[in-house]
Amino acid sequence: MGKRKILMIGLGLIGGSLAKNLAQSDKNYIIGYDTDKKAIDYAKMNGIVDEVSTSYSEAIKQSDFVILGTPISQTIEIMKKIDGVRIDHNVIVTDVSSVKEPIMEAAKSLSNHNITFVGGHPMAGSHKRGITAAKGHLFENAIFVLTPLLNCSSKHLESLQQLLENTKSHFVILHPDEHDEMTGVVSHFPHLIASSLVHQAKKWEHTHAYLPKLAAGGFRDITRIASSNPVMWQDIFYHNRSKMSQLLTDWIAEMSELKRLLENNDKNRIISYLEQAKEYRDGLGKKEKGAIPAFHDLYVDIRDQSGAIATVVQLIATENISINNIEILEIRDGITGVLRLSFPTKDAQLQSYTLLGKHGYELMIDE
Ligand SMILES: NC(=O)C1=CN([C@@H]2O[C@H](COP(=O)(O)OP(=O)(O)OC[C@H]3O[C@@H](n4cnc5c(N)ncnc54)[C@H](O)[C@@H]3O)[C@@H](O)[C@H]2O)C=CC1
Ligand SMILES: O=C(O)C(=O)Cc1ccc(O)cc1
Repeated sequence: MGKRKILMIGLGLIGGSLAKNLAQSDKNYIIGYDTDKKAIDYAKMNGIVDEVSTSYSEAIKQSDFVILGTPISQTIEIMKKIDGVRIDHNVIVTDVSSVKEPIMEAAKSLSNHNITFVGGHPMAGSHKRGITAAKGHLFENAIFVLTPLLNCSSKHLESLQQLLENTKSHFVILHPDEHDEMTGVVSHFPHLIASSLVHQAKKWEHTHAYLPKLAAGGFRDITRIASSNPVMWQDIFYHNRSKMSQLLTDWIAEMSELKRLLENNDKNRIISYLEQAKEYRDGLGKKEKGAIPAFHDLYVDIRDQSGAIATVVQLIATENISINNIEILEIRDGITGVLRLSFPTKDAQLQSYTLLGKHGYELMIDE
């Protein structure tokens, strides 16, 4: 059997990561296209693509799959353009856009019978952009949403899932409207709030020059996502604008109510508001099969001295325990910092707890 020919249009953070992942299999032959010559050169030089193309309309004619790794607005334009290409065999086309309704509306208007469009959204990323930040393992354990059209055959859906199998992500099939509502709540809207919190702090810095020095772990945690790619997020907000607008209306109403509770010192209701939030937040990640993958975290107190993190990681590595994620929560000169280690299983978490405990580390498991 010949290789699967995949045309990757848009070789940025997400397209580049997918291409890197697909390039790991010798069943795949990848053709890359990007309007940015630097991205193309990088992909070719690093063996992320087998071939580069200067015309996606030509390249699609010899492809079995097309993956659109472009920003949402460009993806819609490219979908319209490839619709007009004369193709003599079936091509499965998918995308990676963070908003699905406008993409699936464009998909419904496709008239080319040789194109099967299945919407896609790998739900992992980073605050960086571009192919230089791409990672082949980016989607491991992440949710990969697929939004097929109602008339999509199971055969085509399965071939796409087979193609993406090596990403080791978990496929979830959703209706585009439901997808946009949920990602609106847990991804897009929080992004807007994170940016607005940063703006609030920035304004206060005019009168309190020392303020950034006080920006502790909490502020950093809640505003981490405000460091992401602004052009991409504007595109996401625009394409999910009706849901964003509704979420803003609800948020403003809730903030007004909170303001009232504060001004009236309604102690019990404020405690109960905070308690309910804590309970829900603590429960996130505990469900084995949810939209948010479960992680088993271990917090390790470390001293701010060179090599402290390496020693912890080295100890765990010698026992062959795998770690999903490592995050430094707080570290300042001469003051104890905290390392958050996330493990894929409860066993790995407990094994590491025992191991590091024996070496005298102060540890905490947050249940
Ligand atoms: N960054 C993230 O964390 C995530 C992003 N996404 C989605 O992935 C898509 C891409 O985002 P990133 O990879 O982060 O952006 P990026 O900026 O890293 O990559 C976009 C790439 O598309 C190329 N491009 C732009 N217009 C093009 C055109 N007309 N033809 C060909 N190539 C073109 C750019 O040159 C760039 O290489 C977006 O739709 C975004 O919603 C999905 C999941 C996570
Ligand atoms: O955790 C987040 O929200 C991220 O920053 C990564 C991200 C960004 C955009 C997506 O569509 C999906 C994931």
